[in-house]
Amino acid sequence: PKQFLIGESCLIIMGELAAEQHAKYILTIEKKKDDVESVLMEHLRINGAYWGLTTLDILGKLSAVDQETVISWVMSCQHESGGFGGNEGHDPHVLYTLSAIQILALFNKIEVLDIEKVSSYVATLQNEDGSFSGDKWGEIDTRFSYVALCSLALLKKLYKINVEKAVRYIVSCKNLDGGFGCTPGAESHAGQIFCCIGALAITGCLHHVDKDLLGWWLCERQVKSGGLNGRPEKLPDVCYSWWVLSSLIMIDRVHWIDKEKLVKFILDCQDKENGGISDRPDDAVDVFHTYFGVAGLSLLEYPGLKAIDPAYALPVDVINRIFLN
Ligand SMILES: COc1ccc(S(=O)(=O)N2Cc3cc(C#N)ccc3N(Cc3cncn3C)C[C@H]2Cc2ccccc2)cc1
Ligand SMILES: [Zn+2]
Repeated sequence: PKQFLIGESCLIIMGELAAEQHAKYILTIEKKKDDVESVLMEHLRINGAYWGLTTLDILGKLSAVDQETVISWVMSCQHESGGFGGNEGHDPHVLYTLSAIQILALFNKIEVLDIEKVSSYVATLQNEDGSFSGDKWGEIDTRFSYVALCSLALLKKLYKINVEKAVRYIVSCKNLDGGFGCTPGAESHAGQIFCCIGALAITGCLHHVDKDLLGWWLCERQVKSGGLNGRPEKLPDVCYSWWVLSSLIMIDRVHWIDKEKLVKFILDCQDKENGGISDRPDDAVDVFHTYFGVAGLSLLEYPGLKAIDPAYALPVDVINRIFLN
């Protein structure tokens, strides 16, 4: 085992991050298109591309992919409405539109977009009460508020929507436990809490959050193995290393959890021979948990990983390039 200093304490880790194997795993699944899981994930292939490419960038390996091929495939998923589908020829949805914008941001190629057309597609999804629908079928969920606000912020087109009403709707979904649900009165869940906190962070409205009350609910997600779960009494899962941890960071309460034990939990979920990270130790790996595991380690400042922005879920250097020049 390797030793390295985290903060003041020296930590003996049970085997370190198998970065090379994880990069190889991501690059090979890009090639496999016809095996069963790839077909299952057909409808959200553009999400899978965002998860894989962001993992490669955090590992410092984004140059291993041919960006022209990726960019032309992403653009082939654009619908004439301006929104993006999960794959070529699929119906547009705000979830896939954000993934497209995030992928182009990774390659510093947002300018290939017709920004007016894409931002107008997203803006038309805002409802009278400030909430957002995911697509033309109208389902409302605070997930879509986050995805819409994140998309418009990255395109610098927030002025196209009513931000005050968007914030008011999100605050209307706050529960007595300090958490947030998918609609007003829905129970608190870590995934929805990430979306609501991320949206409030992007709009500069985190003053609406009771940070001690929510921080308490979030730090209670850590179980004795060091992993984080999504709700009380649930099993820990690596993807909550993102939903819970990024929320704790955004409300400045990350010191309320044991970071070293969480690092160890994530490292225990690796397949160190073939690459990839699973939801919990000894389960099957997948690109989703590989991304959220590596992104979680990045939030935990694991050595050798690029820093990721907790609100935008993109590397900090990508965010600086968009907002600071
Ligand atoms: C393996 O059964 C499944 C079940 C559902 C899905 S899904 O609806 O497409 N989706 C994305 C997802 C992708 C992969 C991968 N590769 C694996 C899982 C997973 N889940 C399921 C999951 C993760 N942790 C525990 N659970 C049960 C989340 C879900 C919803 C989601 C979509 C986009 C962004 C965030 C969350 C895919 C596979
Ligand atoms: Zn999971």
